Amino acid sequence: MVSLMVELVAVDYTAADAEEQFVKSLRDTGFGVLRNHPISKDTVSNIYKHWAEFFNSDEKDQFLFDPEKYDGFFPRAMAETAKGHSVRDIKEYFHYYPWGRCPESLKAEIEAYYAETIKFAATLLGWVENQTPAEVSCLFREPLSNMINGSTQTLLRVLHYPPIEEGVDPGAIRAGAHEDINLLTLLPSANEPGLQVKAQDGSWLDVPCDFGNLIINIGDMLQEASGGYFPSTTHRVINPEGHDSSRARISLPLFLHPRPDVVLSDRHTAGSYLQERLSELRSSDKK
Ligand SMILES: O=C(O)CCC(=O)C(=O)O
Ligand SMILES: [Fe+2]
Repeated sequence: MVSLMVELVAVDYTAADAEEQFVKSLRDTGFGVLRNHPISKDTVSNIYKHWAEFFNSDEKDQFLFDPEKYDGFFPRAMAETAKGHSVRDIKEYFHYYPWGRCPESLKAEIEAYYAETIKFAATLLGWVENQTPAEVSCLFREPLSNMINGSTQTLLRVLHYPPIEEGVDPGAIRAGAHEDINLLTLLPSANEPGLQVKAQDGSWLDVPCDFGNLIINIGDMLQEASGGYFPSTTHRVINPEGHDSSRARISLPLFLHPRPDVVLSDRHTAGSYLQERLSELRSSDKK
């Protein structure tokens, strides 16, 4: 069967036409993959290593998430259930915000990564803005890169997918099919494969996962702000099989969130949109 989705190809960040190619990929697939970008591979691999140690220690239990502010450690038994799914994802994770809780020994490294990646994200938002046709960009109530200025909501999530154990619920998956709520997500390739994106014909496509790639995907807020021009695309993380099922997976999505007062559309500010989506997620969690 012919896939309707253009294949996902990594764009060289240093190429002369990188901006155009990258935004075209976002527009066509909801995803863009960059290579030769300025986010340091060594930093990412150190973060993976140090946080794998944290997830494999008991220290994590001292950082149980704050139920109001949602920073801190989310154990497996409390991990989210993707919208429309009935079984929890097989994962545990830590929500890092500069104002939130964080183990002292990991703080400097993650804080520096957070600041550096947000700065880079502003460049990418500028690219998106430059490549948006005037009839769509007139919908943006302020420049896209401005929307994240001074935001305290941007979330860095450190995800740990443990090895798949015998007897795991057959309906359970590392990350059930979902869309991200935010503006854009910046995700360095994980240490293991598994990320897939849904094509328009319903088939699942592997996202190129060479270590060092930076994967960027559109979230619902950019879809909302662009009147649907930029599609927020469904993605998931599948379970490894056979030998690989004994391998844990670590990933590090940065979810860019505008300031809550940013107007996304006639219907929504970023604040009202986030509250609506979080309350949906939290009420499905109480099932
Ligand atoms: O682990 C990954 O590669 C993706 C995670 C993801 O999609 C999410 O947490 O929203
Ligand atoms: Fe996601």
